Amino acid sequence: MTNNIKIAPSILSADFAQLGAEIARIDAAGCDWIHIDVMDGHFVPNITIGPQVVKALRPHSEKPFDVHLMISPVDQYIDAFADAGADIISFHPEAGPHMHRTVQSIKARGVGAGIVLNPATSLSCLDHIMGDIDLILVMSVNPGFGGQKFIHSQLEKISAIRKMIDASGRDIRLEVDGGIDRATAPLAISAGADVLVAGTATFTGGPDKYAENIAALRGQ
Ligand SMILES: O=C(CO)[C@@H](O)[C@H](O)COP(=O)(O)O
Ligand SMILES: [Fe+2]
Repeated sequence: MTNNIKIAPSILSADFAQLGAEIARIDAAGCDWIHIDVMDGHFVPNITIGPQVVKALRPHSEKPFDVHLMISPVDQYIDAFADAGADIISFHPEAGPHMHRTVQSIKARGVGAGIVLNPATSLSCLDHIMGDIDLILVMSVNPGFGGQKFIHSQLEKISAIRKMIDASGRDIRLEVDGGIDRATAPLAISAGADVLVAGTATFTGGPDKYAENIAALRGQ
């Protein structure tokens, strides 16, 4: 039996020389979503992939593409990522001046909209947007790189957001991203997370281990 926890491997830790095959492998290994980290070398100190690569990857899995934008500005790229096949697009409030407008642009494309909170970002930015969003993503590392250590102070933030979501009565997913492994996954779940992003912990050990790694993160 599966629980309600969704596992979203971050392809940042996949073999970039064979990304399509890697996506097919994590799909077959039982992941729920596919987390795609988009970095621009400006909002964060790393550069990854753009909408053309997302489009090329789309035929390799039918599972939801969970696109995490670490770019600034954001608005002029929403259509390109929606066209490329994103199912959820999340962005950081610090990346642009009009958070509500960006959410509306994402929703207008029939795509789920998510807000990403950096470790030091205040919860107050969620106050007037809870009625419009589908997902809140808590960064448990500073954005930019895979393989960093989980920042434990974020557990308190996850618990506070869980209360806000339950009080809202809306169906908002609470995702945690960064340093999730077999030790930290249960902590994030206990605090109220229901989607776990995991790059290093999914891809460690090579393709033969993907299914075991994903099941372990789910707590099975
Ligand atoms: O958004 C990011 C980093 O900015 C993440 O999605 C990481 O790629 C997760 O990697 P691990 O910490 O699981 O290795
Ligand atoms: Fe991410």
